[in-house]
Amino acid sequence: MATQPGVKKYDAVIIGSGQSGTPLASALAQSGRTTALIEKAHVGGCCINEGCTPTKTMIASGRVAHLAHRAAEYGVWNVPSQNLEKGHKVYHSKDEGGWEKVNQVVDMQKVRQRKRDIVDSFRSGSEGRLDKQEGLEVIRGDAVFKDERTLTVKLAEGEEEIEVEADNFFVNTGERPSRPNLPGLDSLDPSRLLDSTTIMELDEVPHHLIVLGGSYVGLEFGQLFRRLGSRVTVLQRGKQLVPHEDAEIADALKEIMKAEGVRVVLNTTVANIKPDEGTFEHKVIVFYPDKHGRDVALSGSHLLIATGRTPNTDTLNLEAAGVEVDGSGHIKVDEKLQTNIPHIYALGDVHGGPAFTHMSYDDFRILKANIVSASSSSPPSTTRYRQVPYVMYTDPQLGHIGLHEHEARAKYGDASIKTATMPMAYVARALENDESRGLMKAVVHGVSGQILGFTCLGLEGGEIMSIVQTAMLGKLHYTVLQNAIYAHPSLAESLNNLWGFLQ
Ligand SMILES: Cc1cc2nc3c(=O)[nH]c(=O)nc-3n(C[C@H](O)[C@H](O)[C@H](O)COP(=O)(O)OP(=O)(O)OC[C@H]3O[C@@H](n4cnc5c(N)ncnc54)[C@H](O)[C@@H]3O)c2cc1C
Ligand SMILES: NC(=O)c1ccc[n+]([C@@H]2O[C@H](COP(=O)([O-])OP(=O)(O)OC[C@H]3O[C@@H](n4cnc5c(N)ncnc54)[C@H](O)[C@@H]3O)[C@@H](O)[C@H]2O)c1
Repeated sequence: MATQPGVKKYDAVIIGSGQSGTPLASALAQSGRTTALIEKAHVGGCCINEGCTPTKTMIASGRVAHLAHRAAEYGVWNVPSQNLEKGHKVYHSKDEGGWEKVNQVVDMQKVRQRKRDIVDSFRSGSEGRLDKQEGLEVIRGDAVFKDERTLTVKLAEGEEEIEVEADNFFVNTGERPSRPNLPGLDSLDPSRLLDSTTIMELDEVPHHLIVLGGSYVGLEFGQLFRRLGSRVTVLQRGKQLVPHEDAEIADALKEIMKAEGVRVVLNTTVANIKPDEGTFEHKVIVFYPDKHGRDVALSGSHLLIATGRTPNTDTLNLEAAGVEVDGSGHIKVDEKLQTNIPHIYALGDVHGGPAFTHMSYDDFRILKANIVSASSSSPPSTTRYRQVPYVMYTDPQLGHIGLHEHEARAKYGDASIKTATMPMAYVARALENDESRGLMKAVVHGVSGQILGFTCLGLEGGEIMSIVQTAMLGKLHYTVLQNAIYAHPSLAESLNNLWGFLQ
């Protein structure tokens, strides 16, 4: 039923249907509070619609393309490549023995449709659950604070505006791709200037994708489109890819990218961007000085901006509510996610810090514990000491938990820190799969034996990281993993051997 004009009053209002706001809305409604969830675009927010779900779906297509390319190495496929440009063209046929002969297949429209179907199914599942929730109204519209107790919502359908009042507000409005202030960016043909959302709607494989930014978005998409057949150049501002990682991990990742044909240029400061009036394929020229200070003009067909994300706070009129933001526009919160206005909370990416779905979901856990299931006998739930695992879904994955080596050294001093690194080429299961690129690295407190941090750039690196994360949750001494019995030949059994390299 369409929302009617007028003033509406609720116990709780959630702005933004992100990874914490959506389950929180249901939990608040289930607790008997009259609740509204206001969403201006799609239910489920970034993760389902433009983030994790669509990217990982498309990355699965890239992995199949990659393995199909490598099929002959496993003695499985016959890939006649004459007259076909590697990575681009397609045909299927049956040979006389009934076996299918396959040349590399990339049908971008099919890749995109598969992505759209999965997003649709996740989104409609989420919408269906919300619709069934008693006591919860989903309002489709764009919310702006009028004062600290009132929102104005411009409804998505029609020209109507309504006012919404509530005892508590929960801001879960997330972030959007940021756009660096680079001369010439606005002069590009909009269809050639991509961000993490628009790149997933392409209906053809870019001829030459130039990627600005060498972290999560840049590398997940850079590798994906290389595997789908694009020429790819990643221009990274800093001295290494993934700036927050230890240098040997970043270096290994760079070598993996290069081995797949992704060109990586570090220490790049883009000076200027221009449309290329040349051939059909080349529509973008990026100018930057090389390491000798000479001007380089790089021509590509598309430019992907992957230089970070900006919080969706600038259109909320937070000043009217008196809510404070930091210098980057993120809402300031305390460890219970309360803003400086006590009845207004902020959840997920919008308050800054590690921007991951699971961290946003953990914000839901905190607020549910403190507001919905609050008990005077248990201490409040907070963001303090919580673990921050993450996985970058390059292939191989980069999974990480805890402190990086430089962080551990800064916190505990050099004398207390031991590290162990082991190449994935020492892992039997990875060798059996012929996917032994990368390495794992642990950081340990030398006196207590506690595991402080762990990174795995390797086959199923995210899953291996999660095993170590669980050990860290239980505060296990590293020798417990060293002496554990893991099934052979699993990737997990590499955790018997890693600690032998501690020094
Ligand atoms: C390409 C990409 C891939 C990613 N992959 C991963 C991954 O693999 N793993 C991972 O953990 N994280 C990943 N992330 C990050 C993850 O998507 C985000 O951290 C997560 O979605 C944050 O959720 P959130 O709860 O902060 O809000 P969001 O999911 O960002 O939702 C915010 C919602 O608020 C709505 N909104 C904004 N302003 C208003 C307003 N004024 N009125 C009404 N509604 C409003 C928006 O429309 C949106 O629906 C990825 C991100 C991107 C961009
Ligand atoms: N697998 C995942 O969990 C996943 C995947 C995608 C995105 N995300 C989330 O989305 C966020 C945004 O990702 P992102 O990769 O866009 O941002 P990011 O902030 O993680 O990285 C931006 C990169 O761009 C570089 N950069 C910035 N300005 C530049 C410039 N002018 N020229 C060249 N390089 C420049 C930075 O040095 C950095 O390496 C991530 O931080 C992450 O929280 C997560």
